[in-house]
Amino acid sequence: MDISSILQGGYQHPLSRSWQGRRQLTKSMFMYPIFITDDPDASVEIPSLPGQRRWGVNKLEGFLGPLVQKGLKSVILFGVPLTCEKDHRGTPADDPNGPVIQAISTLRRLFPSLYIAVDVCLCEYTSHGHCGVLHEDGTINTEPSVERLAEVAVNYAKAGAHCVAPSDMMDGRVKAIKTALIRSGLGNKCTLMSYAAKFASSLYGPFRDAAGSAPSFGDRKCYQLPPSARGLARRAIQRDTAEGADIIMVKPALPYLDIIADAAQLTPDHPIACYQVSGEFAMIHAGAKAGVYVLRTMAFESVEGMVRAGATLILSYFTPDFLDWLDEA
Ligand SMILES: NCc1[nH]cc(CCC(=O)O)c1CC(=O)O
Ligand SMILES: [Zn+2]
Ligand SMILES: [Zn+2]
Repeated sequence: MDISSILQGGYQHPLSRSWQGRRQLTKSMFMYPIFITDDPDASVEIPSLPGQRRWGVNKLEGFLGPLVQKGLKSVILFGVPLTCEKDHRGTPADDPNGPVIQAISTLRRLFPSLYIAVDVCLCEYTSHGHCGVLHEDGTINTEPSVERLAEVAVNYAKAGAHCVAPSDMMDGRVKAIKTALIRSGLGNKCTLMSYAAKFASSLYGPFRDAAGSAPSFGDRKCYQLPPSARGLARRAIQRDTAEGADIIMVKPALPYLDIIADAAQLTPDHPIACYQVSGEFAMIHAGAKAGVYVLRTMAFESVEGMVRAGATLILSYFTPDFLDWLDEA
């Protein structure tokens, strides 16, 4: 089966069907990022992300049950391995006993209606903390990187992920992942959401704290986009669509509303996601604390801007708040 033949991966689930065309703010537009660690009983505060924690698999029921009751429709999982042995190829990423694979099957069992997306990247699992496999000189080795990422994505899909979301920014990984999903018979069962336009941003700091994924040397500027590079972002959006992405994402969100609008114009027939990243969330909290604005009002203004620019799906740490706020609104 050819990449251009596959449409069903993008609407295999009632929720992914709802993302195929809708504009006003609803609960189903929010996807909640969650950090899963390998101590099954963990519930540990993340100081730089107000209200967010690292969770162990045994705590997921108590943590998410009340949110699902309030209308939580989807989550995106990030693994935070603290005790395992990291290596050059990120072996723990798809360890069947590791936190992510365990969380996928636990959540599928506990919450049959919850849509489970999983971040696909190697930085949380490599000894060097970069998002791909490296050459001896520390530069990215693209071929083995995309091979490994595709293998990890297929293992998440096999474990029951409704959606895999590569955030690594290696060239060619969307095509490699889509092809591998098709070969495994999962092409029409799993959505591929590409972090297509992901910029090298200062706004990832709290996340790197939370996930322990800061690179041990250098930075990510050779694979994440330069903040001023609108042209590269447009090319990446078009490339990833051609390579088989079902959903296009822009990240961060607020400083890149023009890119969201570009995505909506370039690929009007795809759902457009944006990620209100850890630094955006922390910044809105800090501003509210300093008396610059009221938290809730600013949070609404930020996501309304994203929807106005063309986003149909928002990844946000404010998701639990919006489940309350949208009831009150
Ligand atoms: N591939 C790693 C990854 N996946 C999601 C985020 C950021 C999310 C956030 O800041 O909330 C990052 C950070 C990075 O690229 O260093
Ligand atoms: Zn990464
Ligand atoms: Zn990632």
